[in-house]
Amino acid sequence: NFSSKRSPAPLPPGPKGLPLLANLLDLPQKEQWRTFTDWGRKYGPIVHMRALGQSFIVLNDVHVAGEMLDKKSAIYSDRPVSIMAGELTGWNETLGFSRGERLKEHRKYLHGAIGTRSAIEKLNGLFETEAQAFLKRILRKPEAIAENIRDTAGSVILQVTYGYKPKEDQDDLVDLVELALRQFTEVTEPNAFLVDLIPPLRYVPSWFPGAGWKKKAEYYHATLRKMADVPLQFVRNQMSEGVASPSMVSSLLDRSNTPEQDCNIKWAAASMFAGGSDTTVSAIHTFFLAMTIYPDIQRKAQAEIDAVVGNDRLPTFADRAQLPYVEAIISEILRWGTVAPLGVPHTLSRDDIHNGYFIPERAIILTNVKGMLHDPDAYPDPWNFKPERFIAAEGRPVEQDPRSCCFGFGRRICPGVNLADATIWASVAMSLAVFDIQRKVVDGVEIVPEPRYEDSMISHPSPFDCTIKPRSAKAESLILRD
Ligand code: HEM
Repeated sequence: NFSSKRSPAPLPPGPKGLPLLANLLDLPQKEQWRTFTDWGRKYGPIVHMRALGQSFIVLNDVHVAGEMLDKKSAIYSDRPVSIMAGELTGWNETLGFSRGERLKEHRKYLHGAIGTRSAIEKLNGLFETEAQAFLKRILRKPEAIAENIRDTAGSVILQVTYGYKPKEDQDDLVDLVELALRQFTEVTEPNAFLVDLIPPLRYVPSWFPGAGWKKKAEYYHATLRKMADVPLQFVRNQMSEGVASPSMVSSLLDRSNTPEQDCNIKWAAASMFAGGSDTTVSAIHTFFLAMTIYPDIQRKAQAEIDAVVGNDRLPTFADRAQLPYVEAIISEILRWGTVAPLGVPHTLSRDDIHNGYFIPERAIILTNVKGMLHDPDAYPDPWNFKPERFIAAEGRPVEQDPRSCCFGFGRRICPGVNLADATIWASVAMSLAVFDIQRKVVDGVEIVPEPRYEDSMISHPSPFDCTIKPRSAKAESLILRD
């Protein structure tokens, strides 16, 4: 909180709202990015709003977001206090919520494991093997795309982090981490829990009538602790038997670690799955949606792969540089499908003045990433899936790489960018090489799915129908080859 006397400059413009509840009633409940885009048109790229004494800053322009969150990242990289998800459910322990020294320590561990090109290149074989396992899963159960994508992304992350290879059909650890993530999604829904708006409610005991949310928090906290403890114990057991596969955790666990370091390793590792599974899943799911809606784009990509790779083998990372159209499809997936429509909120650790506006300390900064990536000035015809945007052609500039905002900003930028990129590339290139993704036909009529997305922090395509078949008998034999 601050008084207007203290403000050395005016607050950015924004909706006025009612005097007593301030802007609480203006705070949209659904698809917030749409309202934020409207505010951007009305008030400009930096919008201020106040609800129950809390300042919110909404950024609608990628350049302005970069000027603030990247260039001044020393002050714009803190996270807002989160009571339900962070404090009561325990997610404060994970990297995404960490602050200060612990944040540095966590990021250092992830950087070592997945942050550099050489670390990722060492894992290329794993990505290729897992992508082929993905093809097998789809061949076996083409109707279960979402589940197959989820199993694949989960398997990649658990192997990289813990050297743990999940069992094919049902795996207790995968079930556990996915349960924790579903609970996380629930507690981070916009305004899901009143306690985040009225913090003193946190002191209400859980037996108190109406305090069911508190029991829920205790139960979810227990799930989260298990999600961090169980795989760590797995690695310790493997190490003591001398059979541990190389992984982020096995390379960090060391007898000379302090208990605090061990605790940081445990939570940094748990953050890998938390940050990396749902996001990658959404992007790969968008690929199947886009290919169902846009068959011509699919054929063009397949022609590129056939010309470079031929039909006698699957594509590998060694082919990547020769496949620019596939590359453009990946950029377009990240733009059109916007995995995290509002990114992850930042807050600033001290007052700032930006472009003549006062930005108060602890204001919650929301980046309207979906709006930025569908701005018709930056991306003409923004709702159409057009990989060509990212390919140089005469008379038309290449449009801005969506990675300028879709992985976040400044010191908080996604530490999993390279892992995400490799997992998505392998799934996309290999699927295009061997499958035709087609529209479902009902009574002789092709059903074209609507590109609709679920409304949550990590946004997934809503369920849609498609048919997936091997392109040829030869393609099928490539999928099944050991
Ligand atoms: C398409 C895939 C992905 C997208 C779109 C994505 C996007 C993001 C975004 C927007 C943020 C917030 C950045 C900010 O606050 O400015 C973030 C943070 C994070 N991501 Fe990703 N991510 C993806 C994949 C991954 C993967 C594969 C991993 C790890 C294995 C990962 C781990 C994390 C972690 C741990 C954070 C928290 C960082 C922090 O708070 O300092 N992400 N990601």
